[in-house]
Amino acid sequence: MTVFPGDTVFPGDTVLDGEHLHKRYGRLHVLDDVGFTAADGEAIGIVGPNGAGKTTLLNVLAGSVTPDSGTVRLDGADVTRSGPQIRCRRGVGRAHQIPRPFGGMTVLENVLVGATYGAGLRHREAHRHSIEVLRRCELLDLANRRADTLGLLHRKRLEMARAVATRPRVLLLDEIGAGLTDAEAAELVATIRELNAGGVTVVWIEHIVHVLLQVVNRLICMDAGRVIADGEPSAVLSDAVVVDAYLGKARS
Ligand SMILES: Nc1ncnc2c1ncn2[C@@H]1O[C@H](COP(=O)(O)OP(=O)(O)OP(=O)(O)O)[C@@H](O)[C@H]1O
Repeated sequence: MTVFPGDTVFPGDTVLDGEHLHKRYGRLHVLDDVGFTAADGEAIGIVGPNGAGKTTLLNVLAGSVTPDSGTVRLDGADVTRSGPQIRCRRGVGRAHQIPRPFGGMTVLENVLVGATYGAGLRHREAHRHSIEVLRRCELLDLANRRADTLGLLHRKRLEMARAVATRPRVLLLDEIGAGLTDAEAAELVATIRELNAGGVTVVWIEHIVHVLLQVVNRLICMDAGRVIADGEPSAVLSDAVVVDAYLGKARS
């Protein structure tokens, strides 16, 4: 199934899924038969110890890494071999763990790139949309600042704003809260909740579990390239296998 603008997508439909995903780097089996399903409107957290394969899974879902085998589907259509630009145009936005703004461009210009090349908007429409994204991501006051002069919170906000500007139906977030104070993380939480309430499916890797739990209604725990638990957050966090593999080593 391909979803076109104007099509009706019902909450609960599978929007992004992966099946039997494998990825090796040399002898390291980073994804070992991983399955993943995100339904429209869900907010899913991904946790797990360092090196569990979380970012690699996000890369495979975003299209920046091709799995050795397995299938990724967007709205039921096979996109396994489609690159990130194509997936972005079809509704998959992604914010990286280490923000990657165009440093020499202003905050507004950075967001305009997402609006133009990701969402496919032109001229005034791209500008109007970018201003709305900056407002939503609380960056409007900094619209004319060069991106390379921003502090960590604002760089993280800009990383997210650039993804939001592409008009994603699925937003993939990688440790967007890392390095922030609790108060700063709380501001990000408010923005992500608002996006999710507006219908954006959120998939969020985060080590700061208490922050993650303010947003997600489902939690996936990975360890050594496998999904070891997937379900309601409190059930996952009290799962003995998860406690053994992750929570003893969690950073917060
Ligand atoms: N391009 C690559 N080449 C070689 N090894 C890689 C590559 N990308 C990831 N790895 C390795 O794969 C393993 C999983 O990495 P990944 O970043 O997916 O884990 P993670 O669960 O996101 O970890 P963290 O919580 O530390 O970010 C790690 O051992 C990492 O060093």
